[in-house]
Amino acid sequence: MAAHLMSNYGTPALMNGHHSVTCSASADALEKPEVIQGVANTYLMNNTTNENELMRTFEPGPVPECMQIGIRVADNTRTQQANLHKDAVRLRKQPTAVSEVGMTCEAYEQRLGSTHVDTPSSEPRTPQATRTMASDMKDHHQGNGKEFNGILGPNTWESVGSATRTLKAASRSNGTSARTSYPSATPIPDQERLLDLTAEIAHNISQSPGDDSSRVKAVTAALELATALRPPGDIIMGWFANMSVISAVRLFMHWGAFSIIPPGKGESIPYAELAERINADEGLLVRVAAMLTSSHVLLHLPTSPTRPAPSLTHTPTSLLLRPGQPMSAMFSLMYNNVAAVSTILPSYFDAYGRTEPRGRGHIPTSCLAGCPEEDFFSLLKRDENALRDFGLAMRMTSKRVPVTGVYDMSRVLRAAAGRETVWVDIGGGDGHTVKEFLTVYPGLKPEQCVVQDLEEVVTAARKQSDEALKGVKWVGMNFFEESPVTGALVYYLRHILRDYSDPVSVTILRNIACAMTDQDSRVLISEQLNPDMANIAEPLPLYAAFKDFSMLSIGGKERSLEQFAALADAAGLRVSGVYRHVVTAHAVVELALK
Ligand SMILES: C[S@@+](CC[C@H](N)C(=O)[O-])C[C@H]1O[C@@H](n2cnc3c(N)ncnc32)[C@H](O)[C@@H]1O
Repeated sequence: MAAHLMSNYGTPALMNGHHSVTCSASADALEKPEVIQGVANTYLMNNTTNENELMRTFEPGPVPECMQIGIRVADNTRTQQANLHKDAVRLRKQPTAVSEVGMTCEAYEQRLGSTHVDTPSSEPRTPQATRTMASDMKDHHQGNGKEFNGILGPNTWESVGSATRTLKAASRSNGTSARTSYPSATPIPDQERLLDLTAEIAHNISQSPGDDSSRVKAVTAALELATALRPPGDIIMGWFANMSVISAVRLFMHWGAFSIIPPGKGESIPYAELAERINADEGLLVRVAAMLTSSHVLLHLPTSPTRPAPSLTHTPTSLLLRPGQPMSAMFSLMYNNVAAVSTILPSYFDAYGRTEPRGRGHIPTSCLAGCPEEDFFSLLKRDENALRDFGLAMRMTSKRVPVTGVYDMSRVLRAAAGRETVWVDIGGGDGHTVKEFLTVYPGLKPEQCVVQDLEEVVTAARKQSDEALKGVKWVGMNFFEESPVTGALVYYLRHILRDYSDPVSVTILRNIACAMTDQDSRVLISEQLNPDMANIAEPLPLYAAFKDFSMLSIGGKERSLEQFAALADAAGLRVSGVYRHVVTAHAVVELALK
């Protein structure tokens, strides 16, 4: 099996885990479409990091033998290179299809009507044209944001196995069948809508240049306009362009080209010089760079009176792809876990059956790495650099998903007095979430808090000796085994269950349930809460769907309340409360002993 599925793409890794940005959960924190859409903001925030902190990019495996032969016989004459260069320059002058990477978080923000607090205004934003993911989901689970409202039941979902939800046949036709039609020819866009969108774009562009909200509105309308104007074939062609952009970015990262192009304003590098510095033929470099300039990742500068040779310069987008940038680390994670994994997904499901991964091992990522038995974190642990890169990428994503301000802590704080162990953060990493709880809620004492994680993670975290965490207990453990701390008031799981399949998640919850000694004790699952697919009329926004799909590679999934409730039930627990964030789709699902 391993040999069958193995492919050489380097150490896989996955995006996950975020924190920060708070906004009080109001009683009316709704699971509106906008709320789910807001989660998209989490991932593509353009944080930067210390430039000196070089990030290792994931190395591909050795060149397959057949390709090595190709390399030996290749005849890269200067003439060929010159022709390629000429072709590339000529092609660059022609209008090119704009890349259509479909991720505009900003559109979500706008729809949320939120003024985003975490993006520093100096941060560059990609100018890239993208496809809108905006769609209005109608989630019927608009509770009051606090109480679990008893929506579960045989009428709304079916249980398959311990915790799998399938759509009811009736629900499948809910909304989607009426909505979906497949045009056989170029659709004729609604003229009136197109003109409205055009006016909306013009209006928003005419607003003050510093007005982020208008900019986002203009982008949202422009995306809708572009989608409406494109014939279906063009949409598919756009995917091909995207694939090539991704390949070209990967090559430039691997060659170290993004860090060689000077980052200063007005600075550039001639193609010939860059080719020499990365030890590549200029003809090859020109072709790869053409993909990046066509998609506005880099900027091509032609020869001019002050510039003796055609050159390349950075854009705000390419600056984020330099080594050490969190977005660059995130690119590697996504490349390894979405792009690279996609090459084995068909054979993976042929080999294992067309079913969700069920275990910790035998997941697409571990099969790709040639170690099918391993789980994602054990693969990550093998490679210190990969582990560090994972942390770097997580730092970026952690800015937009709230830690505090979602769950109502008043009951915990009341019950905390006199209790030895109040807060156990399971898989708490370096303790950053405990730190935030301690800062925001002084009633919580460090001595009452425990951070649990894998032995090596705890050892590394202890070394950081963060003053704010003084007094906190650190416990190395394995959440697949009996919990080492019993009788705590709260067992906190932030971004843990999403990494695992239903049966594996049930094991984690069951181990916690065994450690809960009284009825006051609670499990808090702090994660994205998806709407129940059986009850929404529109598809998930593209970003939310993509997040869940990318978790498939490591055997994890994003879940709805119904799915969490099914997990809880299988573990001897029940949902006792749901606390939704007002801006994002993040929530805290509270569980108690049955
Ligand atoms: C996605 S991170 C979440 C970290 C943190 N809770 C947060 O929200 O930022 C998952 C965490 O689970 C830890 N972990 C993975 N497998 C574990 C295991 N078997 N036992 C304990 N911790 C584990 C990882 O080391 C990592 O810190």
